[in-house]
Amino acid sequence: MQRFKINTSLSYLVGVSGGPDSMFMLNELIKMNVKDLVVCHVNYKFRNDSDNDQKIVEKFCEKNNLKLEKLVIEQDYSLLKENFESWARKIRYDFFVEVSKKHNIKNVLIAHNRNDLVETFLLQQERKSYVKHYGLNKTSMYKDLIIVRPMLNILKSEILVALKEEKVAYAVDSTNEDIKYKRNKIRAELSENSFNKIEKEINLLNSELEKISLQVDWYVNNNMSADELKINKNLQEKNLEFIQRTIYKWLEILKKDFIIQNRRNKTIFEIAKNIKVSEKVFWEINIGDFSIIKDYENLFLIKTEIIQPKTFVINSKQDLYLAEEFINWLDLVNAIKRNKENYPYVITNDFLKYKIDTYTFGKKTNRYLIDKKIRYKNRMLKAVVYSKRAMKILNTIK
Ligand SMILES: Nc1ncnc2c1ncn2[C@@H]1O[C@H](COP(=O)(O)OP(=O)(O)OP(=O)(O)O)[C@@H](O)[C@H]1O
Repeated sequence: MQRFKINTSLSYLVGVSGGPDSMFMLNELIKMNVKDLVVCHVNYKFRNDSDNDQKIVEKFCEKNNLKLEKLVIEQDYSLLKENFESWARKIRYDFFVEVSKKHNIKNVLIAHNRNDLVETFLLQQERKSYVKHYGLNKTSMYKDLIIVRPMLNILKSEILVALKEEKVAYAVDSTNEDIKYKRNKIRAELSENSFNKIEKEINLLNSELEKISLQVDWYVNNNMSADELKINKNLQEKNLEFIQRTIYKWLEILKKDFIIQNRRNKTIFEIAKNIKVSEKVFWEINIGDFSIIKDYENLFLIKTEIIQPKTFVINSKQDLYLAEEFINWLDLVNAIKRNKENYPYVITNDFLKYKIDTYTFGKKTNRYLIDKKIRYKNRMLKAVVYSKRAMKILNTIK
């Protein structure tokens, strides 16, 4: 009896921890005569009994003449700053990527089962986390790797029965019993009898999500130019959930979604709320090394260090090189020449300060910037030059 479906003529990496799910999967794959399998095992040495898990996998592979790739981690876990599970996942998937390159195999099989799917959904509900898909996806990508979960229709109870019947050895994860982990608490309180009902709810939510995603894609595709996202009334009238998804999609296209992935939802919520309610033409939210900036009707993303305010006092020609980093440096030098080189001058992009201190075409610079609707991106990336005595800006700010 074939318990799950896969294309048996393809080659696969198989993630095998030695636990019941992955040992069951491996055993089934052998019965199905899959063309080419490379077993991948990571020994985290996190638990005292982890060498035992490795031995179970080694033994099985030896007996069935399977290729095995192992990664043994030597790490002082007391120094680990992140949550172990998400750290371990990254190590594991990066290892799969490495093995995938070595063997030229694109697909990796992961042994998540039906219970995992339901539990994941309940966890998502509890954490109110931002999700792209409720429950678990049959396939997803990690870098260039295709992650396949062929066992999402199989109950844990079926797996345990089959392992016993077929006398397959597996490791028991001691931390699974520990209800201080949220997932284990959910697991302990969950009955497989409720799965049908929960799965109906998951399907309903996923189909709603698909509709929203289509609208979000449409919005982003039609309102993005040169890496910037236009914010229009249409978007501001949507609910916060829609706006958050729009930001996420935009960052995903820029390949910068990692900046919010490991953050609390607070950041993306704050951005969405600003978009919806703030009437300011300019605001800035810092996330790690980046800043998201609202600039009139546009949002742009930039490395914070690039827009740091910088001010140079230029006492003589020799000091001009100091300001070379500004993209309008030549303009600045020409403006000084036109002014007959009456040093000292100030070159700065610190617009919050110079707009108050200086004059442009006889107006307070602040007035000029507002009247001409000078973009904040230009204020931050380009500099102005003014004579220290006259406090008049000499170049044209565009
Ligand atoms: N140490 C390991 N070595 C190899 N594969 C593993 C290892 N741990 C887990 N896997 C693979 O990942 C599957 C899911 O494992 P588990 O439920 O522990 O991880 P998760 O963190 O919930 O899932 P995911 O890795 O998808 O985020 C396992 O069934 C197995 O296929």
